[in-house]
Amino acid sequence: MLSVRGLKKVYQTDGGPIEAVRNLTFDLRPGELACLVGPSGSGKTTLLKCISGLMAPTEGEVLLNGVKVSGPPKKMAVVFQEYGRSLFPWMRVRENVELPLKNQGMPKAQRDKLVDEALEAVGLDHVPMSYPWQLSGGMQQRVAIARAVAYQPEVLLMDEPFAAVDAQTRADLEDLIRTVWRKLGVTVLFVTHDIDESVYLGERVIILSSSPTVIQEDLVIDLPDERDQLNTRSLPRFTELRHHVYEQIQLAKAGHRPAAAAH
Ligand SMILES: Nc1ncnc2c1ncn2[C@@H]1O[C@H](COP(=O)(O)OP(=O)(O)OP(=O)(O)O)[C@@H](O)[C@H]1O
Repeated sequence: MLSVRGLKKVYQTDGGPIEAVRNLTFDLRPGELACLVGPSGSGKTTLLKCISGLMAPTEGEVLLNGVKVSGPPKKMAVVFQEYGRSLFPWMRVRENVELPLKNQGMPKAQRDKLVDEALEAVGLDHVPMSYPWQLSGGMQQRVAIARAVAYQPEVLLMDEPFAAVDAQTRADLEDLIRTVWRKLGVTVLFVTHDIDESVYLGERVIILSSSPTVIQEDLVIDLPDERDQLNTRSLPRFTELRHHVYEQIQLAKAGHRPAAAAH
């Protein structure tokens, strides 16, 4: 479905070139939910920008269903951390969710149906006529998720989407993502700096090294598919996995690189 091949990104700056990402190769299966973690500055945002076609890689390529990404692909949606800046304050909740569908030229009856379903899926069907600024932070992020869901993407990229919400809301939103993911069968790449969140959410966690970035480890999360904030997080296996990811990130921070990528 999504294939990242030999991706390298060098930024040209006044102070000289900065090699942010050295060599990243991985594939996401259709319908997979993968989390991406790594130390601060390890190139997570750079990678997402290349995948979403907002920025061209220096070397390598991103393929979506075998087709090279060279601009924002139609079948992809992105949810960013800063929900406050991603919603239009002068548009009502419903209009915000509807906008990308309108831009596609979709007929009104079909738009209405998708918007209703998306708002219901995120538990916001009671506030369609509110403005974003009348809602709490967590609710605003739900609007951004509803907008992505209504768009019916094949791939959903999320860049630390819950970093700015409180812990309780965050837990609710994590469960919402798993529910929506299972219901829609969408392929999700979820960037987070929260180790517990990556293990709780993912079927797989891709751990990045520090910059210039390579893959430190690609880890299968062998927890039961039915996840629950209390029970899953209390499993001994959950603790083992979070320990493992934590250790790998500490190693990455200390400059350790996987043997195959040491050059
Ligand atoms: N526009 C740019 N120009 C020059 N260097 C950049 C630019 N954007 C990012 N970098 C550098 O590339 C590297 C990776 O940055 P990036 O923002 O992708 O990392 P990140 O993993 O998303 O970081 P964080 O977790 O702190 O958000 C860093 O060394 C950063 O300084």
